[in-house]
Amino acid sequence: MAPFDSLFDAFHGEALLASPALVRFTDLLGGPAADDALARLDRELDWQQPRLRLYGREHPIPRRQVWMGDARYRYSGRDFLPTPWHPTVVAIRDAVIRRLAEAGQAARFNSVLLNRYATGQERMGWHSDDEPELGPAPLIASVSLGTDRPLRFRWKDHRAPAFNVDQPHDSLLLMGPGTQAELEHALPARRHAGLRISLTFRWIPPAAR
Ligand SMILES: O=C(O)CCC(=O)C(=O)O
Ligand SMILES: [Fe+2]
Repeated sequence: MAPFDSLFDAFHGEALLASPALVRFTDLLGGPAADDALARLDRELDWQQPRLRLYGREHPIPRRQVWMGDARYRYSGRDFLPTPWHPTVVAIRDAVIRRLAEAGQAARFNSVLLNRYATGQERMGWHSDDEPELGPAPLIASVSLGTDRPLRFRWKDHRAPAFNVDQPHDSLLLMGPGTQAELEHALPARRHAGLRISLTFRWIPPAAR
């Protein structure tokens, strides 16, 4: 996979960070298709709320999720068996691959975590997607549908202040190689927020499965 060697221009996405590359693309699917994808995923997926162990106690995660794709996945110390690909998710995956190809970035994805936030109280805590099975410098593509909820980033070495990235309906945020090693991200609670679904596409090398 070719590394990012230059910033994208406006047509190719909006560069939020140069190194590591953090790039946002808008209008991924196009109005009605994005609205339809949100409604279908909300309705047709079997959304799960697993309990995870944190500091010795079990809590249900404060959102719902579905693991999908070809690769078994380990997350917060638990093994997840993926759900088979849903046609809407395949269409979104292929739109991501097309958009990245237009921007000069070859990418492939065999696994996706879908997150569903019903209200502003539902959220995701600070983490990096740095599980060993993702490899040393993963490229993660995150698609947002529904309410715009900012993703908050902070540098692990505190070299610069934390910052928010808006994630409008039908946008794609590309977290390039190095993002997981150098930064953490979180989806903080918001006082007022409606339904949001995100899809974070990943590649898990077959050797790790
Ligand atoms: O919902 C979001 O925007 C964040 C999702 C995320 O960080 C993840 O799936 O690892
Ligand atoms: Fe993440």
